[in-house]
Amino acid sequence: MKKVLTVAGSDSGGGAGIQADLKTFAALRVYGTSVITALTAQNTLGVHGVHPVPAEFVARQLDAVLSDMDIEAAKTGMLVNADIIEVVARKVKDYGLKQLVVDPVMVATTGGSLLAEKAEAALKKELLPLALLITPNLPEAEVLTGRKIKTEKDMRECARILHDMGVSFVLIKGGHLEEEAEEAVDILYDGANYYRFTKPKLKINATHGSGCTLSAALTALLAQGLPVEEAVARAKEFVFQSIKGAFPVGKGVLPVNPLAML
Ligand SMILES: Nc1ncnc2c1ncn2[C@@H]1O[C@H](COP(=O)(O)OP(=O)(O)OP(=O)(O)O)[C@@H](O)[C@H]1O
Ligand SMILES: Cc1ncc(COP(=O)(O)O)c(N)n1
Repeated sequence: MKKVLTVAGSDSGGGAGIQADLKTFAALRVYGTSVITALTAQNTLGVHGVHPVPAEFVARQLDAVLSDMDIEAAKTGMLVNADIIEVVARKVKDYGLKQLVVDPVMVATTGGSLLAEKAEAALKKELLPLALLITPNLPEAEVLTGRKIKTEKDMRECARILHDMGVSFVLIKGGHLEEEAEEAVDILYDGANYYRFTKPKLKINATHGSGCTLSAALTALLAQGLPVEEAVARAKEFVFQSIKGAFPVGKGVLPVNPLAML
């Protein structure tokens, strides 16, 4: 069984972060390890508190996993602050992790900041050049590029700008493109070609954890040797089924259900 790693925050409500990632890894039959960057006191209604892990203890967790196990692919989610970003970037280089998926998590679906504003520069400078694949949603792509995104043409333009920052593959998620849209469109750019991935937009308020689940699925599928374009198609289908298979949990935004297909 392939071994993978998530570097992310804990969601006490079980819908996003580490919890979504480990469910996704198990559903896709890879062995999941986890380096926790922060505890969040969170539920389906919002983020009620963030307790960051000291950067040196993030380093210790990374050493524990990476010095012992042969990790085929890793993802990052909530990284909290610039100190943690720097530690993660250093360890990715030290251990020669090649298949790194960066989900540049900034704000929770329910609101609530998950990354210090000052850390955006560190994310761009330290981590993006090490990423095989980056998976921003539209607000994250806007922050990283300084552009507004209103159309698919804007998505393609931002993907090109992010590729120029040193990322091999850029996947811009269009879940937030138009409230009333019939399709959820994502755009992948590899420096030469654009690929368009589309699924019907499900009319249910069940997107808590959808971004985490997508990047975790991509990590699992890359670890299993799929080429990036095929991994994106499979991961998008996985998220679609996870949204479709959501069930009531709490009083707010429904969490996706990565176990829906089991
Ligand atoms: N209503 C929907 N129906 C089908 N697919 C969707 C829907 N909303 C989002 N998606 C898909 O889910 C994935 C995550 O997209 P989204 O743009 O919501 O990312 P995100 O904002 O990072 O997610 P999160 O809600 O976890 O923050 C993408 O592949 C997107 O196309
Ligand atoms: C610990 C953690 N990591 C990531 C997210 C983003 O997920 P979402 O945008 O679906 O709330 C989150 N809410 N909590």
